Amino acid sequence: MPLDQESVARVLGVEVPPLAGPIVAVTHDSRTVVPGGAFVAINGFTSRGADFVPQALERGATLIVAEQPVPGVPTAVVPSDRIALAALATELAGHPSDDLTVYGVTGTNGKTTTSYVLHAILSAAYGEAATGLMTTAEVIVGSEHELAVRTTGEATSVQANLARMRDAGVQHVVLETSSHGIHLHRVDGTCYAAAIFTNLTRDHLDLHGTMENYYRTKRKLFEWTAGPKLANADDAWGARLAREIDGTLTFGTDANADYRIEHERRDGAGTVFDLVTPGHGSLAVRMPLLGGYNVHNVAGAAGIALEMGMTPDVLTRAVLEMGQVPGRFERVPAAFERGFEVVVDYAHTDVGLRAVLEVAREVAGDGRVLCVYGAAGARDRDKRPKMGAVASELADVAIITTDDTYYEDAQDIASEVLAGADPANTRVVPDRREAIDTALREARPGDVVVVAGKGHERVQHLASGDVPFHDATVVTELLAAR
Ligand SMILES: CC(=O)N[C@H]1[C@@H](OP(=O)(O)OP(=O)(O)OC[C@H]2O[C@@H](n3ccc(=O)[nH]c3=O)[C@H](O)[C@@H]2O)O[C@H](CO)[C@@H](O)[C@@H]1O[C@H](C)C(=O)N[C@@H](C)C(=O)N[C@H](CCC(=O)O)C(=O)O
Ligand SMILES: Nc1ncnc2c1ncn2[C@@H]1O[C@H](COP(=O)(O)OP(=O)(O)OP(=O)(O)O)[C@@H](O)[C@H]1O
Repeated sequence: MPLDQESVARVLGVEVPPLAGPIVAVTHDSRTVVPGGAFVAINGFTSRGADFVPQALERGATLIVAEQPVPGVPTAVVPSDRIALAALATELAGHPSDDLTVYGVTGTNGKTTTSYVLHAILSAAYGEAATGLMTTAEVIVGSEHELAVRTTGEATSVQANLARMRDAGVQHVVLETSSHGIHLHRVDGTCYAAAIFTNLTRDHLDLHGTMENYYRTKRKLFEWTAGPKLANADDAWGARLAREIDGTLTFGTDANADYRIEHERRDGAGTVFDLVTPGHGSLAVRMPLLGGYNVHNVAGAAGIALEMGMTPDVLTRAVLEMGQVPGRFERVPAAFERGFEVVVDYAHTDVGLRAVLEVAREVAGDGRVLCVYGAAGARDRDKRPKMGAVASELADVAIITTDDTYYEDAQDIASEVLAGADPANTRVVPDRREAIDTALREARPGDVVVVAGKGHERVQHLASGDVPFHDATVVTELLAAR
């Protein structure tokens, strides 16, 4: 809904220069300004949005919003550029979350998987057409799937997607909510009906500085959510969250958890466990996903679904019938006829890598685990040697390769990973396709090959530029070529 000067001033809470006409759109990126749109010049980590004001004006911006006046240009001066961006985006979209039931999922690991499980339960309860999902892997609106750009997009894309869902008749939305999303005000203006906290482990300290800050950022989601809230009791930060935020229930194996996981066991190609609930007795849950951590992901989603009024029958059926989560312990079918498993997984921290390799070990039984992995450039260097150590500890054959390097040198990153690894079972094969091929050639029946780090992603960000790369497709191509 276009905004006149008075509405813009009300939304921003500051004086607004005269406008040539109503504001029809808002963006933080000068390259996407449309005629009659507002440009919010953000003071970024690497560049200053103010430098792009000339381009924004050239493209037809009729309002400039910034934290400092832009010389020579009438500017709405706001206390926070990112808060202003979210406020305008929410108003222009017509506050879509007011008409939706939004489920927030946060935590360091397990957000995407938990979101997919919850989306499957919501689809079973209310129908596919009435459900939506925004995650790292995909945005789903009813039956339409598209690849996602970010875990939690900018406020403009969060609000636009919510509005698109509302307009398409969606009523229930799962919104994966990253700490970046919270810290950088990408989800301001979003009204959450329920929330899940999976866990908190070391990550993103380049943004948050300390674990305490990281935790407090995630806690905001629970502070905002009036409805049911569920935290992982087996995680010290989750237990603290439950103590600190009134009305928060817990899930986990902990004896005091409100939704208690019991008798977890492997069953054929999947996992079975009992979920002891406060209101529905003990439910036998059977799921196609493998791994103890996925039991937690399913328990969190199931608990919140029950709290939100869904029935045990619907949820147990939905979990039983759910498909693979893209890039999360995703089994590549092309490997089945060779007698070994190839698993593509998004694990890109030492904690994630440990989790996936422990499951791989269990699946391999007497077979071996071969792991192809690497660390991303331009972020959290401390985790590199830790990833090396984990891979050497849990894999029989570890192959360090290139992940997204961004501006860094691939060899330098590999050396830092190798510094924590055991050279006896580790080698470096910088080219990612060649590294995967090496593992596939060495795999024998009964083995499990884990290709970790990029999961669902379809692009490799290298210093020389972006190149298309999708691990599952590459595995399939390499196997077909043999
Ligand atoms: C570290 C981080 O989050 N960075 C975000 C930050 O970038 P920045 O401050 O460096 O932006 P900048 O490059 O300095 O540019 C400043 C401003 O100038 C604008 N600009 C720039 C160029 C131009 O030609 N015209 C123009 O207007 C930019 O749009 C921006 O608004 O602000 C930008 C605009 O809001 C974001 O796009 C950008 O996300 C980058 C792309 C990113 O990679 N973020 C990742 C780390 C992230 O958010 N990840 C989390 C998931 C984490 C997880 O759970 O694993 C996520 O939710 O996806
Ligand atoms: N509950 C969990 N606890 C620990 N590790 C997990 C858990 N769930 C998943 N993992 C591991 O972390 C990886 C990422 O899982 P998932 O994508 O579900 O988490 P995420 O929080 O969405 O991560 P990201 O924000 O980086 O996408 C998985 O591939 C697995 O290796």
